[in-house]
Amino acid sequence: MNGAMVFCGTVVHSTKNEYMTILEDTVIGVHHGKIIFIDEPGNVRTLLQAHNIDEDCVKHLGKHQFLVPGLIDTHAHAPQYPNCGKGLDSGLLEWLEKYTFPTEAKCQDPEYALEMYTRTVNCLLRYGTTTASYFATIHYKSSTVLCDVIEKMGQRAFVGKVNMDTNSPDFYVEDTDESLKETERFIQNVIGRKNNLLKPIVTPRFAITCSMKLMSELGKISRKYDIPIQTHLSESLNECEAVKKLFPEFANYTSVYQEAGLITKKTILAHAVHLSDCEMALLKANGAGISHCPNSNISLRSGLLDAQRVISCGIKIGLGTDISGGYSCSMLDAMRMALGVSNVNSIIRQNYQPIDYKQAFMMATLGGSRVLGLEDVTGNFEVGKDFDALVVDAMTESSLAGVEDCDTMEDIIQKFIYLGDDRNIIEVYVAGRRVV
Ligand SMILES: O=c1[nH]c(=O)c2nc[nH]c2[nH]1
Ligand SMILES: [Zn+2]
Repeated sequence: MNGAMVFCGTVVHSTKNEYMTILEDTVIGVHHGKIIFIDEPGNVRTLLQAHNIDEDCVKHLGKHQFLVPGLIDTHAHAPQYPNCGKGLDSGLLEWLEKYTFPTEAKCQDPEYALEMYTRTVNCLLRYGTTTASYFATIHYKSSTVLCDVIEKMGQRAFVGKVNMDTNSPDFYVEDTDESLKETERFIQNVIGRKNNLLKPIVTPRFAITCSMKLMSELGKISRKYDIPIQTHLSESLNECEAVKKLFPEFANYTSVYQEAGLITKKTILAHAVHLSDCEMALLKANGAGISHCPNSNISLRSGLLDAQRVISCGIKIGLGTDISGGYSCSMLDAMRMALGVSNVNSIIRQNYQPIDYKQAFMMATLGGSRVLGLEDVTGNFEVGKDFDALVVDAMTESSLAGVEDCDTMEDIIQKFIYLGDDRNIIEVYVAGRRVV
């Protein structure tokens, strides 16, 4: 069998029933980018024979190495990459005006976009993000450039041309009809590429910068092409106040989007920090998912999401870096920050059970795939799914404090989540193709 790969060693992933399962002696076979078998090592020879795979295709992982599913960033602003780690001196709305809109506006120049997007996607891949849901900018051409870069580098992604037709600066705003026309043109461009890894996504920025007409027409476009939707919801209290003033006829923020047909089972809502029970019920009833972006919520001082509440309501939840509201493009950082936010919740609330590192891991992998509607394709290791995976080595030089003889595999994985960095991620695969 040409082009097959077989990995033998420790495999760590989330399943339907467990936030984290550690399979210490496992064999995973991959062919044409898909997982064709998962079994115990005693059966390697039989498996190789049954699948007509040469012995040379077998790769034995070392004692401190293990496979994890590719990490899934459910919310990232690719054009904000140059702003990562600076300009976090104000709250959301001021930050958008002062730093974010001017930075995104630079993508009017596709050549600038090409160079900047190349660095962005490269950074995410190095950190093990095999799937990302990206906001691009309002510009058609540069949004297609982001797609070119992603295709070339082999990442799995959703890409959305951003829509904004009101309450935006003169240098970064669209006419409503033009915005809709360019959105359809962009969607057709992406669909026309016939790349299974790359999908368009409808991307109204948020209720403050989108008229009801624009949002409603975008809802129709998402139904016409049967594609997902991403936007921001209830991130900061100032933002919620502004939405209340702009849309006084609605009971709450979520209802504004619902009226526009934007709350569906294919909708990814970033943040959703300040939701009432009634809004949570709306999300649950419609099957929409939440992208929890803890670094951004802390850095912009937006609020503390109660991730346990989301999980116990049965609402899909994944993690997002939200670069550059979040300053790090690493999903390891997103896991740590989610743990930190949950710990703070447990300090300020009575009888609150914070999430643990296994739940954070689930949110960064299988949870993310559910939020993006990709759970049949990626997120964990199951026969028939694509092989999106990282080979992690806990013993390479990195900020990881080293592994002691007494450390169990569970300890090592925990250390990787809390202390690991890109130097520990020694191989990255998307649909079986090695991309790092
Ligand atoms: O974190 C955020 N980043 C953004 O770019 C944005 N736009 C609207 N709301 C937003 N929140
Ligand atoms: Zn965002």
